[in-house]
Amino acid sequence: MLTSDESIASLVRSKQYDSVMRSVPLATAAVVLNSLIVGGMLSGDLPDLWLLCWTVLTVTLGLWNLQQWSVWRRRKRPARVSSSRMHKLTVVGGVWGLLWSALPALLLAHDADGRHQGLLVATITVTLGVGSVCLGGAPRAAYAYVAAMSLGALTGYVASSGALQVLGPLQWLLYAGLIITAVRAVNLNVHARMNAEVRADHQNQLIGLLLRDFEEQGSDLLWEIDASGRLCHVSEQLAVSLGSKAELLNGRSLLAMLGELQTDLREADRESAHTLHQRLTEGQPFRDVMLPMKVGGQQRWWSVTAKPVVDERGTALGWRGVARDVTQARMADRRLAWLAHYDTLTGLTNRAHFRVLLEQALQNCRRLKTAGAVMCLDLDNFKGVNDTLGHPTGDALLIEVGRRLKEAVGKADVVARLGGDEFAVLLRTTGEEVEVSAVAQRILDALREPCMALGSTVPVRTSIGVARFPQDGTSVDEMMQHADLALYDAKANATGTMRYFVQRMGEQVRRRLVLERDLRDALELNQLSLHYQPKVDLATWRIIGFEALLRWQHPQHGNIPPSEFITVAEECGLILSMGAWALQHACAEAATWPEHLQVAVNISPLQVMTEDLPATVEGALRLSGLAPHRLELEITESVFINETRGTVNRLHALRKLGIQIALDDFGTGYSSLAYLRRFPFDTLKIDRAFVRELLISRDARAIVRNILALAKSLRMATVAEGVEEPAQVAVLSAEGCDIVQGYFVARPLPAHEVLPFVRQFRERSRPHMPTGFHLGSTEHATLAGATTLSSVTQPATLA
Ligand SMILES: Nc1nc2c(ncn2[C@@H]2O[C@@H]3COP(=O)(O)O[C@H]4[C@@H](O)[C@H](n5cnc6c(=O)[nH]c(N)nc65)O[C@@H]4COP(=O)(O)O[C@H]3[C@H]2O)c(=O)[nH]1
Repeated sequence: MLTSDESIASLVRSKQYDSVMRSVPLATAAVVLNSLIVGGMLSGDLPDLWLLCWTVLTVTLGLWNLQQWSVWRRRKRPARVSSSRMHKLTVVGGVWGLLWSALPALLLAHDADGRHQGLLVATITVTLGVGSVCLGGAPRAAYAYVAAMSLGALTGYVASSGALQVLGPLQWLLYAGLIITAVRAVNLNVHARMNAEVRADHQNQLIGLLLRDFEEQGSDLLWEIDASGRLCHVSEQLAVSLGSKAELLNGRSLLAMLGELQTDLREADRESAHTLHQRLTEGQPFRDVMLPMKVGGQQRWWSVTAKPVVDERGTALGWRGVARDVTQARMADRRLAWLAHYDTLTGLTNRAHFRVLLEQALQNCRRLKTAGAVMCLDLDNFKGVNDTLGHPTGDALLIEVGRRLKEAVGKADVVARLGGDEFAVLLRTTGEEVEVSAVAQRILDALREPCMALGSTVPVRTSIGVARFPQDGTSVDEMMQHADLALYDAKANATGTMRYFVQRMGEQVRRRLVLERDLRDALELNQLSLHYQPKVDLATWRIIGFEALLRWQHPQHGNIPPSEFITVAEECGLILSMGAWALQHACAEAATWPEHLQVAVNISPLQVMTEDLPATVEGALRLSGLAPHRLELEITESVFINETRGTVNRLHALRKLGIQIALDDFGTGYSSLAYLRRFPFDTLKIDRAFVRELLISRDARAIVRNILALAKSLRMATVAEGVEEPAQVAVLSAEGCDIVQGYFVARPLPAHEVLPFVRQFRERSRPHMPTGFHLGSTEHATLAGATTLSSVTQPATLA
């Protein structure tokens, strides 16, 4: 690569050398001819030998020059010419000058009669001019030539006589001076131009190398089209990037080629080719025009920048530009934009984008008087699924739910995942109750079937809260809040239902939110306690144990019933710590009771789903020292709704510890009989709803009878809950129930009243059981001689 001034000088010398060599054939021919003419004319006036030698020398030098010329022509021109070669040229110039200077030097002194003066002066003057012109490209050679010739001419003029002796040198000096000045001036010019050319060449090479290097190293590609839009100077890099070869691309129309690369693109993407066409037509420089194309079946994105190339008169010569493959950056941008709008797990609209869409829908509603609705829903059992089956299954469930939701709504509607297990639907085309309800029903139907998530069959339970616009709200926050309130309401009533927002919901939900907040502190602030309700054996009328029931004494709201706060605790996951607390306290309390008394503790389905339940129970027993057979765990049928192999295994593990397991609220749930077969419960608790109806409904009595028979055949003990009247005791006893529990015996007692109650109870005799009980035709119970305790206070006083 050319880098130094010396390199540039050598290129300049090369151009000088070339300019001299180009004139060699003509100049040699002229000189040889000249020397032959002069030789012929002077023959006889000069010694023959001298003349012969001069002519031979001149012709030989001419021939040698020709030979040098032919070598120069045949050889590939040397890019660089050394200064020694230029010296050689100077010497040759000097030798030519000396040869020609010999003529005047010798002849003018000997030409006494002046016969040849005219010819001689004309010849040497012309030869001076011609030689200088031929050597002019290499000024030093020209100077050497002029100097050598001047030596001979001046010597000759001085040795001559007459006017020539004075005027000859003057004339010669004038000519020589003129020639030197002209050669110098021309040469300075030429030299400057050559220098500029060489430097420009040098720079072009350098730029070329840099650009090639730039193309090879970086991601930028250089491209060029001519005035007719055809690609020229296509680099390998550019060709490879276009999936072709440079020789195939050179001369092809850029736009036609892009058209081919864009045929497989979407209409919107193809528009950019049109933009490029427009920019090229406008003739204005442009920057970063985005150009999609498909190369080798892969979507690529190029950012194209270019400016027109014009000549000095402003005529368009074409375009030159840079293209950069920005596919990666574009993909990353798209991904970022996607992430900003969609949920990565389900691919549904995310919360932020949902709010934007809702805002647009509300604006349309105001402008175009349209209507719509927002639905909020979440999965009741999602936390349990995550805790028991693991997060991957939870994720698979969310994906499946998202898919079903999309299927259930219309094309114009938006389904979003707001986070966790919260979903929302935006109906943009209707707010009509009939249509909204139909969509909600389709959603509930779609989610009714259990989902297959990573091999597990997971039942889905959801409720829907709906707020409609314009009537239920005008802002995004208001709409979302109202749909949420409706959802709370739906969940509080029954799972699998939908509720429309109505104004009263606000107050209820606010209370619920306050409860949730305060419940988090309740344990630490010692606001929770356990009350104990006795269970009595019907055969012996002895207390066999107590059921532990949670109580919450709220500082502002007073006594809050478990029916209200247990659901809240389950929803926010607090039930796990509260349940563990209840277990430890109940065990510790029961350990202070007489040995024959059991304690029953309610266990939430969420607790049963957690793997560490057996460890928690074992810990409570160990800490309290309570014998395992004195502990009974009451679980409800809902445990089996999300049943997994783990659930049943856990129950078996608990039984292995020696603990009793009771099935609570039997008869109120789903397919109760199936559950009984799945796990061998020790005790079956008949829900108080049946006991309440016992005296007034034949059906209830028939159900109770069947439950008791079933339990007997499965060798389970039976407990009837909510027994309030002696007549109920009589019937239950007659039907073969083992144990009763209810206000008839006692309301749940604070811990410190348990032992006094037990002592007092022992002293009491079995109550008088009414006889002759039968159901009247109106199904209202009549009980001959029965003491009906309709408003029982504790403890029940029996005659
Ligand atoms: N009308 C009427 N009611 C009677 C009668 N006898 C007892 N009861 C009430 O019936 C409920 C029996 O408890 P449950 O069915 O396990 O139902 C319980 C249980 O499901 C849940 N619960 C209470 N404590 C706990 C606990 O520590 N853990 C869990 N997970 N749940 C609990 O809260 C529910 C309600 O508890 P409580 O309000 O204490 O209500 C208790 C009790 O006070 C009666 O003769 N008539």
